[in-house]
Amino acid sequence: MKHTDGRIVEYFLFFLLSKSNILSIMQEEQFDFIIIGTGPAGLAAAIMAAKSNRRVLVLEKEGSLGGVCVNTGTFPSKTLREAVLHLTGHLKRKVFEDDYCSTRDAEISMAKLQQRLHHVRQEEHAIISSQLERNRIRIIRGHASFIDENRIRIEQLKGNKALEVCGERILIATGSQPRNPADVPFDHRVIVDSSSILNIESIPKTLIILGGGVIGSEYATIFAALGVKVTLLDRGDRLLKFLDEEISSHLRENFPKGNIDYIHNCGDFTIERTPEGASLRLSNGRKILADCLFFALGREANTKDLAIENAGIELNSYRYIEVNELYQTNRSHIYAVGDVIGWPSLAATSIIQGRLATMHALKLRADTFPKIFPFGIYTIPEISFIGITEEEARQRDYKIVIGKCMYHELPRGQISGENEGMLKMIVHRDTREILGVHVLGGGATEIIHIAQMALLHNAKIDLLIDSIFNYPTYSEALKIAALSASNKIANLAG
Ligand SMILES: Cc1cc2nc3c(=O)[nH]c(=O)nc-3n(C[C@H](O)[C@H](O)[C@H](O)COP(=O)(O)OP(=O)(O)OC[C@H]3O[C@@H](n4cnc5c(N)ncnc54)[C@H](O)[C@@H]3O)c2cc1C
Ligand SMILES: NC(=O)c1ccc[n+]([C@@H]2O[C@H](COP(=O)([O-])OP(=O)(O)OC[C@H]3O[C@@H](n4cnc5c(N)ncnc54)[C@H](O)[C@@H]3O)[C@@H](O)[C@H]2O)c1
Repeated sequence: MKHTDGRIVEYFLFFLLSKSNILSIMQEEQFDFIIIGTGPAGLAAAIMAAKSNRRVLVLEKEGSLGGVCVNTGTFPSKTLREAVLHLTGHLKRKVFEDDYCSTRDAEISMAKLQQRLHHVRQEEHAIISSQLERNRIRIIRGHASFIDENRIRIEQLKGNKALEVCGERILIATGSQPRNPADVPFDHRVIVDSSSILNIESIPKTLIILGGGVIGSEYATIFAALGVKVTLLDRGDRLLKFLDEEISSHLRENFPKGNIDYIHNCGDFTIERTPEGASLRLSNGRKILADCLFFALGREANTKDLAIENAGIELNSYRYIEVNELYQTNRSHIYAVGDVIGWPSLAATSIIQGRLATMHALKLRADTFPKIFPFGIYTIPEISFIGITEEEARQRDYKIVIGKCMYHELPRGQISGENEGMLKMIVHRDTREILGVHVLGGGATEIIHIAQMALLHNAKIDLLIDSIFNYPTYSEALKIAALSASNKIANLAG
């Protein structure tokens, strides 16, 4: 009797299992292109793919669309910067001395700044949703992981049942997150990273920032403009070491309100949470105390929870996805773009990578990443550059002259009260070709695009000298620097 009962149960289980298998196979949907992630890389890819009338599916694990760019990185940090400049009148102090600031500083609170962040994020979320809708792009909210090299499992949000989907081509655009080493006592209130800094309850009086990379430097200047005493530490020997050296030291000399104590070659450190805030002990015995500590030492790729091994995709030693110049992984139908593949890890470059990978995947075009592109660093003052630095040119033994324009000599700089800026142009002495342009100051991240067009077309300084620029503008700094380079070439010729 027992034996017969067991067989009945077995048959029943078999029936159930095979039925659920049939169901899941029937439910598994087929797509031409599946995109994982809705950061700038994933969104650019999705729109591109939808325009070519393919069956596109986008997967996103977070409740909010837009990735780090919209939610915790680019948008919030740049919104915070603009709000702080607006509320403190930091740049206007050169026009009205300190009057403007002293009356306004008292009104600023973290809550007020967070309100602005919330508003800008919400507006961007609405724009993204409407773009996806207009382009009839299907989106499923849930955590994606690979079952094999074509099938993806989606753990849906809000307890909805898991789904399986199948893609002929797949794009991984899962981005990155702040590195949180286990020996740092993060509580995300006092000891924070680039995401949790946005949620702190009040503006600290003192702030330690560990890491003089782009994130550390941008936030150091934003908080310094707010009147916070910032200690910025880096293990390197100079701030933002990829910058032209003169621009980097010009930034240091113009730190807002002299509120940043920059410590280079900081060596090893230990971090502790104290009853009053945070403490940082350096290996030379120095102890620094502050209300808040911001750990800004790099990011890591979001590759951990993708079950990437099921698709057989290779990672490099830093756990970023390895791709070729067409953004194909070692599985040629699976592409990866944006922060998940590492340098340069910018919203700007992620967008174009998303488009390029999609065009190749959908057999539209096979273009590669542009040879030159600008960097924009939103410190106060802002910085931007394209092409080679003076140091690089000298290392390569190029015959160069340096053309310069100081903002205090520039009509627009004088009128705007923004006179700490400079533009520096690296020019080949014999060919008069522009090899690099480096700008610190008002409009830097905008005017660099004129230089970009010039470099893309191997232009000589004469293009800038002979063109008429609006007057007074920051862009005119390009023309003045070109004239200064031309004068130096003439002097050398004798
Ligand atoms: C503080 C800060 C400031 C910055 N400022 C600038 C700037 O001024 N200019 C600039 O060009 N760049 C800036 N960046 C860099 C820029 O934000 C990133 O390079 C860009 O967001 C990367 O885009 P992405 O699409 O690769 O990834 P992300 O924007 O990180 O988006 C990835 C998306 O994938 C989703 N995802 C991850 N895993 C899964 C999964 N398993 N299933 C489903 N979905 C998943 C995530 O939820 C996320 O929505 C800044 C970054 C930071 C942190
Ligand atoms: N404006 C922009 O385009 C912008 C703004 C913010 C972030 N981003 C992107 O985000 C990425 C991450 O930025 P990030 O600032 O976190 O990283 P990063 O790699 O740029 O900087 C990390 C810094 O920490 C320092 N460092 C590393 N280990 C250290 C240690 N043990 N002790 C002391 N210092 C140490 C490094 O010397 C470096 O200067 C950047 O690569 C950038 O692409 C871009």
